[in-house]
Amino acid sequence: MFLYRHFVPNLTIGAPVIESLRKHTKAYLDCHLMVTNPIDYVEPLGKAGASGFTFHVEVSKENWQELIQKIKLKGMRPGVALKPGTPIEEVYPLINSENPVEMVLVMTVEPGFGGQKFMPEMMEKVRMLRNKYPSLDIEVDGGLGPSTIDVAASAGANCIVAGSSVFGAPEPAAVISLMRKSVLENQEKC
Ligand SMILES: O=C(CO)[C@@H](O)[C@H](O)COP(=O)(O)O
Repeated sequence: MFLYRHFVPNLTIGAPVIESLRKHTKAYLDCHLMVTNPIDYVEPLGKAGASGFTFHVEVSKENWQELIQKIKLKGMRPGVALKPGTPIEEVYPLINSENPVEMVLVMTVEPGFGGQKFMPEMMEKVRMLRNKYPSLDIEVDGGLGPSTIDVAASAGANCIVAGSSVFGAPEPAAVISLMRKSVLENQEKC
């Protein structure tokens, strides 16, 4: 997870942290850039060893084709995120493109802070995406945990970002297992 302060008021993880993590893990490092100038971060994050690079559709209306191309050239998987107020139709051109994004992140809270309440009304966006693109990776972020995972997974989400519910749990691994099980069970039903 990678946040910056151009789009939201806080600053957390940057390329040096990704570089340090990469020395210790082969795990998928999924970077969500809440920034107004994502293109400036493609080079440093690619070099640092990021796996996924997700930018916001709201700030990339003009240069998304160039951005996707650069992300792929640096060996990362491109993804696009959208805020709760942004219509799902805005990401369709980026999926239908000859050089498409490989993941869509539907924000289920206003971006910026952990610990917010899950917005179930965002599931309509997830359902619309899943119906239109059966094999697309669809990520959800915000308020995900044992009480909301089934709603998200049954709508079609298969990549789950969870902060408070995992880090605040007495047994984080059990919460991760429960959420993974829900995603897998719902995928089997499709
Ligand atoms: O940072 C954000 C939103 O920008 C959070 O949504 C976290 O990415 C997840 O935190 P929880 O909602 O799971 O506490």
